[in-house]
Amino acid sequence: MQLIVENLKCIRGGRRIFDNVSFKLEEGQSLVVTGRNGAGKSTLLAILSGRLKASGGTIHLSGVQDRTLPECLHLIGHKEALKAVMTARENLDFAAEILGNPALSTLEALEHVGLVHAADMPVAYLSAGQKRRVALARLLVAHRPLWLLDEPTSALDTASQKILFNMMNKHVEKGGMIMAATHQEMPLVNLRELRIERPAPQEIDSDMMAGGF
Ligand SMILES: Nc1ncnc2c1ncn2[C@@H]1O[C@H](COP(=O)(O)OP(=O)(O)OP(=O)(O)O)[C@@H](O)[C@H]1O
Repeated sequence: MQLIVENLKCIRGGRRIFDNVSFKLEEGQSLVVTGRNGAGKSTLLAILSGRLKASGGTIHLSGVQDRTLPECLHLIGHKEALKAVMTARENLDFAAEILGNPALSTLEALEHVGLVHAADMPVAYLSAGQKRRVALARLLVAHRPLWLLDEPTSALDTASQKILFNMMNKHVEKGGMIMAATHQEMPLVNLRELRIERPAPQEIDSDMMAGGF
């Protein structure tokens, strides 16, 4: 599998967020997406996941037969996308069912993130870091080659961060691909950086003028 992104552009709410974002990602590689607050890191991941539309540029995926990009990826965003009234186990069972391509069982995945003891607790009763760990366990219940992770370490303590970095490195070593938007250093193998810069102010101004502001 290979992902080639060229000259990707995004306009949101009439404002140009980024322009000319290009990169290539291959099996066994990880890319850390950096940039200032508001630069568009989450927006880029949302576009790749199919949740937002790009305003220009191309996204080309090869080596996946007839699968689409959204079918090849996991997105763990800022919001955990967990149902608060359901238990950790029920949330993961539900994810496993809709994602297909089964990997670890729900309990094995929870064991990986150190949460077996909380398997049958409603997610509403878990701490922020525990909720994040349940969300990250989703990565393990279904095989998907590309992991898109938005601030994956947020709310995690040092021990949980270590578990996450191990999971990420194992995925990459097995030929998986990772894009992680973060403000933090990440000890990952085969890591490259994609820095997103906001367009210069005069470019933003001319875009806004063109949009009728
Ligand atoms: N729903 C929305 N409608 C319009 N503009 C939005 C929306 N959500 C975000 N934006 C704008 O898109 C820009 C990029 O936001 P994004 O969340 O992608 O940045 P980021 O680089 O991930 O920031 P951070 O480091 O703070 O997480 C911001 O200027 C933000 O105001």
